[in-house]
Amino acid sequence: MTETIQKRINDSKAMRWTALILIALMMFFGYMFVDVMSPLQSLVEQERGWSPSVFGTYAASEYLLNVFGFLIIAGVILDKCGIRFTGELSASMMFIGAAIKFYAVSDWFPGTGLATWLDSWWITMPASAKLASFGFMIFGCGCEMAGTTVSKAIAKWFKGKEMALAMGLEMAIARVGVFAIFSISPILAEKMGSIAAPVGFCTALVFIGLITYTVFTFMDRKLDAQLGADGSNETSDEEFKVADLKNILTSQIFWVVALLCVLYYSAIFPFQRYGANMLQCNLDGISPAAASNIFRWFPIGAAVITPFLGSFLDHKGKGATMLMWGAILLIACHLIFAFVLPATHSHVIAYSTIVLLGISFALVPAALWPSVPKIIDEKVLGSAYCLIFWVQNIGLCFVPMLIGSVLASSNANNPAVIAAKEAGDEFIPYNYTMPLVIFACFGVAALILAIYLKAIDRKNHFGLEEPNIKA
Ligand SMILES: NCCCC[C@H](NC(=O)[C@@H](N)CCCCN)C(=O)O
Repeated sequence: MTETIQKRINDSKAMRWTALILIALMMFFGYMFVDVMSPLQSLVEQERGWSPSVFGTYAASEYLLNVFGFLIIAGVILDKCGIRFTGELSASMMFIGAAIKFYAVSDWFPGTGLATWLDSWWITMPASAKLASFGFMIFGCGCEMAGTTVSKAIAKWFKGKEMALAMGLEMAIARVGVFAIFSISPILAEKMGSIAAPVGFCTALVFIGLITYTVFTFMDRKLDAQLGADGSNETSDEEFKVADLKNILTSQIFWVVALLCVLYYSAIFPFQRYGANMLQCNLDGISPAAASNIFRWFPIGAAVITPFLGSFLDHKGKGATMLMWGAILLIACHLIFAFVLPATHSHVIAYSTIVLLGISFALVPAALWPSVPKIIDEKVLGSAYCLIFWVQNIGLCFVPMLIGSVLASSNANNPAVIAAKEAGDEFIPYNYTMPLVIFACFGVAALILAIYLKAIDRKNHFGLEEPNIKA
C-alpha cells in the first residue's frame, strides 16, 4: 500500500510568506498609526494647544491599560482562544481606538457637548487631548495584543522553517511603516491644512489591516483543518496557568532580560516621539518636514539591517554580545544628540547619529526576542513573552510622561522658549539636553544588564552566544 504524504498549506513557500505579509501588514499599519502625530508636535501645540507635558501624557496613554493588567489578560485570551480570534479582536480594538482619536483631533469635535464637558475638569489637558488619549489607550491594547498574537502566529506557521528570518522581517516591515509615516504625516498635514488629515488617513489604513488579518484567518483555518486542530489551542502545553506565571516571575534570568528590554526600549520608543522635534531644536529651527526627513532614516536603517542580523544570529550566534553593542551604540548616540549636535548644528552628524541609532535598534530586537526561547522553558514561552511586554509597557507608559515634564521643567526659565511663546511663534526652541541625558542613563543601565546577562550565560550555559541553526 502506498502512503501519500499530505502537504500542509505552510509547506508551500509562497503560502507561508503570503501569510507573513498579511499579518505583517496589520502591524505595518498599526506602527504607522502609533507615530502619526510624532512629527507634528509643534503643529499640535499650535493648533490644539497641547504642551510638551500634555503630549507626553497622550503618548503614555497608549500603554496605560496594558500596564494595569490588560496585557496579562491578553495572554490568557491568546492562549485560550487562539490566534484567529485574538488577532481579529486586536485589529478591531486598534480600529475603534484609532477612530476615536481621529474624531478627537478633527474639526467636528470642538464645540460639542462632550468637548465642553471634557474641558471643564483637569483644565491643563485640553478636551481633544483627553479624548485622543482615550482612543489611543484602546488602540494600544489592541496593538500590543496584536504584537504577541503575530509572534505566536509566526511561530505556528514557520515552525521548523525560517522562523527567525520571518520574525526579523515582520519587525522590519513594521519599521518601514514608521519610516513611511514620518515622511507622509507632515506632508499630509501641510497639504490638507490640519493634523486630522494624517490621523484620518492612518485610521483608514488600520481598517485595511483588519481586512488583511481576516484574509489570513481563512488561511489559518485551512492549516488547522490539515493539522486536525480546532484552532482554539495549538497544544495544551501552551495553556496559560497561574503557577507558570509564578515560575517565570521567580526566575532571575527572566528579570535580567525583562529589565534590559524595558530600559533599552524606554530609550527608543519614547525618544521616537520627540526625535523630530529634538532635531528641529538642535539644528537651528529647521522645518518639521526637514526634521522628519532626517529622523525617518532611524527606523529604515533598523528595517534594512534587522533581517540580516536575525539570519546572522541563526547561523553564527553571539546574541548577548549583540545586546551589549546595541546598548553601547544607544548611549553614544544620545550623548552625541545631547552635547555634540547643539554645539555644531551639523546635519552630517545628525544623519550619521540617526543611522548609528538605527543599527542599535536592529542589534537589540534581532537578538533579544529570539533569545527568550533559550532561557525560558517552551511550556511557558507565551506567558513569558506577555510578561516581558507587560514590564516593557510600564516603561513605555511612564517614560514619555517623565520626558515631557523634564523637557517642560528644564525649559521653564529658558529665555528663547519664553520669548517664542510670548511672540506666539509656531516653533518653540526647546533645549533637549536633560531628556537626552536621561535616555543615555537608560542605555548605561541596559549595558550593565547585558554584561551581566553574558556572564550568567557563560556560567549557566543558556546558549545565548550559540547559533540557532547548528551545522
Ligand atoms: N512580534 C514583535 C516582537 C516585538 C517587537 C518589538 N515591539 C515591542 O516590543 C512592543 N511591545 C512595543 C511596540 C511599541 C510601539 N507600539 C519591536 O521591536 O518593535
